[in-house]
Amino acid sequence: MESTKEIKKASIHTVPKDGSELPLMEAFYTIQGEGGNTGVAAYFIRLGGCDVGCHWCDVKESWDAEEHPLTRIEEIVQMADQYPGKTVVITGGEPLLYNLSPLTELLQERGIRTLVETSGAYPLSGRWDWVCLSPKKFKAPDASVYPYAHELKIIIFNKSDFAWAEEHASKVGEHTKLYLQPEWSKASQITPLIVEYVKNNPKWRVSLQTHKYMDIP
Ligand SMILES: C[S@@+](CC[C@H](N)C(=O)[O-])C[C@H]1O[C@@H](n2cnc3c(N)ncnc32)[C@H](O)[C@@H]1O
Ligand SMILES: Nc1nc2[nH]cc(C(=O)O)c2c(=O)[nH]1
Ligand code: SF4
Ligand SMILES: [Mg+2]
Repeated sequence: MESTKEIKKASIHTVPKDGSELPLMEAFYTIQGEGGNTGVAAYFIRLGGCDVGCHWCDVKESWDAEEHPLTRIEEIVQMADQYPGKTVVITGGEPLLYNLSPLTELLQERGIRTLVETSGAYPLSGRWDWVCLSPKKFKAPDASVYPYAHELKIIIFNKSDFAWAEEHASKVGEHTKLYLQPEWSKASQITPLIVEYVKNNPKWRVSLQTHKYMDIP
């Protein structure tokens, strides 16, 4: 990708508030591996910058926005539109650090579906076909985000996280799909606990990081 080779440093403080340029860590066409859209072909747009600080985060390289070049949204949309999937997943880092309205409007104008992966730590911007809210203990979601969640995806790291998951389930709408996903490094111990929990509490579904099992990005 030409743009990421530019030596143009971004910082959270210099990312334009109008959403015309965003710090882009990487973009790749793959299969959505997790949650309610598992199995769907999608172009992933990974934005740099996150201050939530999950100790088990699987993309810590994304955290420092300054390491990722500011990229014009027209360029991002043009790259996404080259693929037949016509679905993008905007992730990070924490995408809601930025004004995502212009990017998502441009994508939808081109007939591309917009999905977001977020901790909800900041209020929602953008036009979304699907919002995956994955709350974190390290920085709680902004209360305004819960009503927009099509999907609540809780990462289970230890047994106490089931009760914590129920607290968040009580805050989303009745149509929000509920998922429990094992933290990757503990998946072999935690997955059997999730299986038993879902059998006993069937409003929940199991979500696995299937891309990691398939060894794809
Ligand atoms: C890397 S995060 C980026 C988006 C946003 N910051 C968030 O946390 O939702 C993308 C998804 O991966 C999940 N995730 C991150 N690290 C994980 C891990 N070690 N095991 C399982 N899921 C993980 C997050 O909960 C989130 O649903
Ligand atoms: N295939 C694939 N599916 C994903 N779903 C959420 C991801 C993310 O890092 O946000 C992710 C990812 O990194 N790869
Ligand atoms: S909020 Fe998301 S990107 Fe940020 S540290 Fe947690 S899992 Fe990683
Ligand atoms: Mg990932």
